[in-house]
Amino acid sequence: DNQQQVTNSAEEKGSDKDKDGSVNEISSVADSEGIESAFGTDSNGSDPADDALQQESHSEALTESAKESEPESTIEPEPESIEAQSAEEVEFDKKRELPEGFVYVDEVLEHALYDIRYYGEYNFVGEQIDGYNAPFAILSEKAAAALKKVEQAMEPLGYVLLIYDAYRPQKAVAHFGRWAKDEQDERMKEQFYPDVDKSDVFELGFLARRSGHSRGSTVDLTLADKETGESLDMGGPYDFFGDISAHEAAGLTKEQSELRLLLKETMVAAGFEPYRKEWWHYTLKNEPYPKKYFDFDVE
Ligand SMILES: C[C@@H](N)C(=O)N[C@H](C)C(=O)O
Ligand SMILES: [Zn+2]
Repeated sequence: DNQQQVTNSAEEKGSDKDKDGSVNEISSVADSEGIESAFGTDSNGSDPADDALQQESHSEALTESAKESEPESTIEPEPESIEAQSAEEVEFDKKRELPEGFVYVDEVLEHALYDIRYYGEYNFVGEQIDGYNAPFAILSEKAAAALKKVEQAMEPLGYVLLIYDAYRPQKAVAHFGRWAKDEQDERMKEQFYPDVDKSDVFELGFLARRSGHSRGSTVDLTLADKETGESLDMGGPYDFFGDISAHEAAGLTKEQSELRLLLKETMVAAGFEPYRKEWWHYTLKNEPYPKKYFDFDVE
């Protein structure tokens, strides 16, 4: 299984098959999307806050100018049927022996809730995403241990962590890439990207062609009320591709800003780095696999 990992080294270019014969997704994506020329060959290798941050610098101007002409966005409320579940409520057997250094998050965190959006259909694509065969959150042991500190810090406040995504197989990233190219498919536009053209989501930094999530130490999360399990109001829904998702977005209430800040400061204190454009996205600074992009399935 470990052989399914996709590395970012020279060997990546030499063969498009791993030792067990599984297709090396990143090579195929790189070939078709021109990743190498767009992002280099992971030149520094230590991009702690992932590749979206790299994209951010060159897409900054675009975002800023887009702001002025954008119509006011009407953000669709999330459907009430979306309910986070505790690990005990998830009726799924874990089949996989994870690659060394990875853990199921529910085996480390005690009280977290899970709403693994890419396993279900309520996400910006509108269908189950490749590689998500079960609604589990998987992380590197190091990232999970850091997240436990966040859980512990939130407990006295009456909050629990609600996890939307953690480790993301490279084949899922490739699925996002295919979706972005399919101009006809705008199933979820109203809910997730009403004000942007889906073909721009990579350039705008809302999606990364080589996502930190595939390195296993990036997590998308929010806070929920410990008693009710309801997610707290962060002033914008998860995976909304628009300006309101930036940490310091204009128009947030005092409470929303404070909650974003609480999550950010607690995550940073535990060793994570925030991503300016998405209040929910955090990467462990000292991540254990800064150059590896894995492709084993979530199951
Ligand atoms: C799609 C969103 N949840 C996300 O994780 N975006 C970042 C930029 C990524 O794709 O790594
Ligand atoms: Zn993310």
